[in-house]
Amino acid sequence: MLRIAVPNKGLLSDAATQMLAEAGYVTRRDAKELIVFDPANEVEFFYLRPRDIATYVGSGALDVGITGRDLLLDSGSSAQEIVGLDFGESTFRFAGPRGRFSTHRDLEGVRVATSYPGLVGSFLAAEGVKAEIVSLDGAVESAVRLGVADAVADVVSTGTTLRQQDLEVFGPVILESTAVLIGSRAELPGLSTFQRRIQGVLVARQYVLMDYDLPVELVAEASAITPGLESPTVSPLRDSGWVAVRVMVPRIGMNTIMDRLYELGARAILVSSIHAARI
Ligand SMILES: Nc1ncnc2c1ncn2[C@@H]1O[C@H](COP(=O)(O)OP(=O)(O)OP(=O)(O)O)[C@@H](O)[C@H]1O
Ligand SMILES: O=P(O)(O)OC[C@H]1O[C@H](OP(=O)(O)OP(=O)(O)O)[C@H](O)[C@@H]1O
Ligand SMILES: [Mg+2]
Repeated sequence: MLRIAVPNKGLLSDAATQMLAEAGYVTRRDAKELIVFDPANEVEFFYLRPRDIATYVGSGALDVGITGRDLLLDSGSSAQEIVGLDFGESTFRFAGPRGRFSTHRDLEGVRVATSYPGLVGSFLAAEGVKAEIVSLDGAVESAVRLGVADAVADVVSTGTTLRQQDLEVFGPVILESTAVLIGSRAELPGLSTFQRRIQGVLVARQYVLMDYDLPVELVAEASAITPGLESPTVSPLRDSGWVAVRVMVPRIGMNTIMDRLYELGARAILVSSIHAARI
């Protein structure tokens, strides 16, 4: 029985639950449910705070989990990233009053507020910058105005929160984060099936199925435009001068691919969504 940690609240929670549902697993019926048993798939889901998930997985109490890369690194847990999940993207940055700081080296000797003290501490240590870290639970952007810190280090998404507090980012990007699947031990019963299912959801979201008809002499040129994952399926049509091609293409850029195929001579170019996949 694979034991899986899932965010119970916050930004990653809905997207993680949605991904599990698309992978064919039982998900919780209401937000108060903390443990969900899925006997048919031989997995058990533990809905936990995203910040705690790396700790549970790193300690071996749970086998795998979904959390943010920033939360994993901040925790100092020994859990390892298995695969990025394409949601919960954010950037982790330093910010301070306009014009006050230009590089992270200017943080020497000043107070930096953050709710990610592990992540910020190891970044500054690696850079040889000695700053005082002020550890807060959230809303860290207010720390400068309220005088408990000179700068902040926090998740930046749209930048609205920083602008509202008259703060600007400075210094290097500390981390590009995304939701990740994490694990501790390499070989576990059921882990490869779970990973394949998650991978299947990612593929179904990232790729579409493209069908088109093509004069037979253009197959090589069209295959260069749509090489597919292994190789395109090319089937004969009743008119022997034409073939039908079926191939997976990345969802992003599919319209450019359709334009190029049409210009090459392909016709009846159709795109369909993939509902599920095992690659
Ligand atoms: N706009 C955003 N604000 C905060 N976190 C974000 C944002 N976009 C993506 N994330 C990611 O979501 C994760 C944080 O989720 P979490 O639920 O802990 O945050 P939260 O909503 O701030 O929760 P809380 O404030 O209750 O601690 C991190 O991995 C973070 O990178
Ligand atoms: O760049 P933005 O789009 O403005 O988003 C970033 C802000 O959103 C998050 O705060 P959240 O709402 O999670 O509150 P918190 O600070 O209490 O965690 C994050 O901690 C930043 O404060
Ligand atoms: Mg937050």
